[in-house]
Amino acid sequence: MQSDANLSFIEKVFHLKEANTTIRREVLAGLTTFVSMAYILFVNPQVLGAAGMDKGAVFTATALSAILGSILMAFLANYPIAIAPGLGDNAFFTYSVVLAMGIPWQTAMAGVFASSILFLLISVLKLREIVIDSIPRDLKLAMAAGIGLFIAFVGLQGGGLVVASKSTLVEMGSLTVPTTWLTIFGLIVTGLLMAKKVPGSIFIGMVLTTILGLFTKLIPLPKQIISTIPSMKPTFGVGIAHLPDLANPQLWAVVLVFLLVAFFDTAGTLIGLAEQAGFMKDNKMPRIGRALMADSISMVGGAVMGTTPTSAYVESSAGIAIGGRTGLTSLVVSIMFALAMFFSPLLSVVTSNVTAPVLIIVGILMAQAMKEIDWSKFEIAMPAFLTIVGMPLTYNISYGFAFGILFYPLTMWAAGRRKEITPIMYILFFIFIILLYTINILPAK
Ligand SMILES: Nc1nc2[nH]cnc2c(=O)[nH]1
Repeated sequence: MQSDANLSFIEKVFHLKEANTTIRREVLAGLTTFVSMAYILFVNPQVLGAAGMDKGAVFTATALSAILGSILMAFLANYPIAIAPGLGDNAFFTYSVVLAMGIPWQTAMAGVFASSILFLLISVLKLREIVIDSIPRDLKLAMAAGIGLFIAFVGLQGGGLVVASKSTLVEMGSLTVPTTWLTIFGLIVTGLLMAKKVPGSIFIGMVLTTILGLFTKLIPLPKQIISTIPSMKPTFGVGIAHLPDLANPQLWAVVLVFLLVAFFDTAGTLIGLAEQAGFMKDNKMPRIGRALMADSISMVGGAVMGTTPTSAYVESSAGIAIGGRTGLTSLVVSIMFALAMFFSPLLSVVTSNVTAPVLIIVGILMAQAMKEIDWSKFEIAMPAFLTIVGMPLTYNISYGFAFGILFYPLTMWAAGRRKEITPIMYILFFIFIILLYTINILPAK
């Protein structure tokens, strides 16, 4: 009786029959997506820790924002798409905003909070279609691919494979450094698992690399495995408390870039996953507003708790590939994140050599967007190329955006395709000139 009632409740909420799926398949898909993305629990504290944030607090904020986002995605939009803090955003936060621009993490978090409110407004006010359609598809693809290269570059450095050089800026790291071999091991193992399409490859690769590190004593043993959930006190509400810092115009540029990354990453990923799952109708994604709302609400929650913007995760494609079609998949992901919150002591064993292969491989997944860019037209190829290489080579996602947005109207104009340039692209052209001034010229004065 009881289980029948549960069944009809699940059917009523998630419409499994209509989606031609079963509870068993959805649970399996949820577990697959979870193991594909569970690394973020350890990678996010590692990256944001480099910006000076408390790793334990970031761990909890990461889990809670993933739980919130994935539950909202399940119940608001009924999609098998999981949400968690994105690697693109956290890398931009730490390496570009905090370390390169010298902005304290507390102030940068105020920027994340402000952009999350703007994202929420765009989603609620139905401006989203106008915004999504305003940026040309080739540039959106280039943005995703550039973020992929940027993340991979961060991973190559963190893992010791690429180091600084006085004469050539970068060079290959020394193979005599023992910890670099952990990165190489992780990269080979994870790469082989990915190529064999093993579900949860990234997670398994991370576990095997950590075990090798523990055996070889390159990674110290953890004191315990399970513990109570770390407090969020060091990060909770800090972004809100620092909102007055936003008076600094340099931060407006940061807010805009967070907004662009968060919005276009999620919108692009949602559409890509919807195409994979066969959800698209007349080239549009049904309920995209609800899906964006799920992400923007969890982004607001994450910014309050102490983590960088959440994003619809590309790794959801693993669960979709094995048949996940409804929000039940996302609900399973959030339940798994809730259980994982008790494993925070493992934070100490997941070192930068363990996370480096993850960054490189997620970079590869994101760089796949490049294949759909129309390289045959120079007026497209130039802004797209500059967007892609601009991000890793300037070590800053916003410069990549700027190069693409500044060159696109110029080359399209010269190619006689000015009718295709949307008014918003002209507005962004001027905004990005101001942005370059505020993040590059102004600080140097
Ligand atoms: N779409 C997307 N998926 C991710 N998976 C891990 N990080 C990211 C990210 O930044 N964006």
